[in-house]
Amino acid sequence: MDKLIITGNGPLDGEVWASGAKNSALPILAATLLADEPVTIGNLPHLQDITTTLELLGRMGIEPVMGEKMSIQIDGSQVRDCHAPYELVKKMRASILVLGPLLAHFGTADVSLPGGCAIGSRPVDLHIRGLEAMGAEITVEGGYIRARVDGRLKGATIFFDTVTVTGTENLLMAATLADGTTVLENAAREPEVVDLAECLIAMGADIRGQGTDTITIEGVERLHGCHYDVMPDRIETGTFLVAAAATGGRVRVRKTRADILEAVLAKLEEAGGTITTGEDWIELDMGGRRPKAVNLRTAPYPAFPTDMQAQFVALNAVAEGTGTVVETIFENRFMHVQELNRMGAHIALEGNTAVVTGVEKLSGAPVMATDLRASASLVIAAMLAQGETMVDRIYHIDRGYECIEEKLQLLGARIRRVPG
Ligand SMILES: CC(=O)N[C@H]1[C@@H](OP(=O)(O)OP(=O)(O)OC[C@H]2O[C@@H](n3ccc(=O)[nH]c3=O)[C@H](O)[C@@H]2O)O[C@H](CO)[C@@H](O)[C@@H]1O
Ligand SMILES: C=C(OP(=O)(O)O)C(=O)O
Repeated sequence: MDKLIITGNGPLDGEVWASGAKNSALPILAATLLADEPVTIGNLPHLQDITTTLELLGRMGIEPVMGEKMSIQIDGSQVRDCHAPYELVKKMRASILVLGPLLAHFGTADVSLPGGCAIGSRPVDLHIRGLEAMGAEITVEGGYIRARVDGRLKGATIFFDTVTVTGTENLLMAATLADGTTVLENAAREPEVVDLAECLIAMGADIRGQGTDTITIEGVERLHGCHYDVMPDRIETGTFLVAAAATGGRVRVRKTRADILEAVLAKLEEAGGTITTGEDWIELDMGGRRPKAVNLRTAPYPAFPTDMQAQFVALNAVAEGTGTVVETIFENRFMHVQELNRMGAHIALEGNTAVVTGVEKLSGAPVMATDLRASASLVIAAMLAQGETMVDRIYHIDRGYECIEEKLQLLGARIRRVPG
């Protein structure tokens, strides 16, 4: 198992670029299953989750064709087996995203039920209930969701009890090939849902209201091929900016978008960062200052994203003052806290709230990554710490951060990967 060895090296300084968004690329790759012609997806990030998705599509009979500049052509008409096996779903929960497209296009899908994971129980009941409302017959047996529909799915009005990102995406994809109109109420407004909808529209889908909490889809006969470039990763962008703020540095992130990071940028300004933005870049300059602690509460977009919570806990850990961080999306997303405390942080956990009292310095220690963003918070903490930190189980970070050590080295971090 690879490890990262990091030695605190003062403020980060320099330029880096944002890769394509993992959480947009994954549903868009699943969406290619809806078309009966090849679809080319560009700006794909080089990540373990993308490799897992391509393996999953390969098991279904698809032979992806690699193109230039991280693009891949996928021909949904090659599907021979509508099956997502446990050994791949357990590696990547987002495999559930093939359920809606397979059912809508081929009338059948057997997808392993994802279990819980380190950050929470993460059920998929709303995905299943939505597809049932559209006429699917679904049973859960032997750990698999077995879904069938006679003919086409039927348009329906679906109200989500809870805002769910992949739930919205699964039903949005399924509805594109359904008979009639589907209305998704209390839908997720995340930019990645919008990116998926734009890709589906480029494939010939009829969708309105993406980016609002009511999405209306008129089913069409078929979807065709297209070329679509995945949007930049707002969470990767935010992670570099937090690393700059926490180390007192100055970092410009290129090939990104400021308009989808408003809640995060507001908190970084509150922490004392000077933010400037251009058409496709964001710069944070901390001017060597220590950050000020910030209070925050995670909630669905456009509020503060849960995927940035762990990184801000690391920032608060070395900030001036005390910051309160409330996690409202996942019931167990504070696994980084114990590891940060092992590095000398003062963080008290009370239910879904972390009270973080900033300290002047953290100290390097061996720590263990438990999930994707927890890993990012440990890497940030390690860059602030005195001495050496070894971060173990970094396969979590490789799920979501492309070339993490190369990109941080560009900013002056002392970080290296040790094969295990
Ligand atoms: C691949 C991807 O895009 N992952 C993102 C997606 O995960 P994901 O789509 O899995 O997260 P959801 O938005 O579905 O989860 C939100 C909440 O709804 C609950 N829920 C969800 C579905 C359901 O059927 N029943 C139910 O109770 C979940 O347990 C959780 O408490 O959105 C999360 C919230 O922004 C992000 O942290 C993840 O990075
Ligand atoms: C929780 C995340 O991803 P996933 O839903 O793929 O586990 C994340 O990207 O922070």
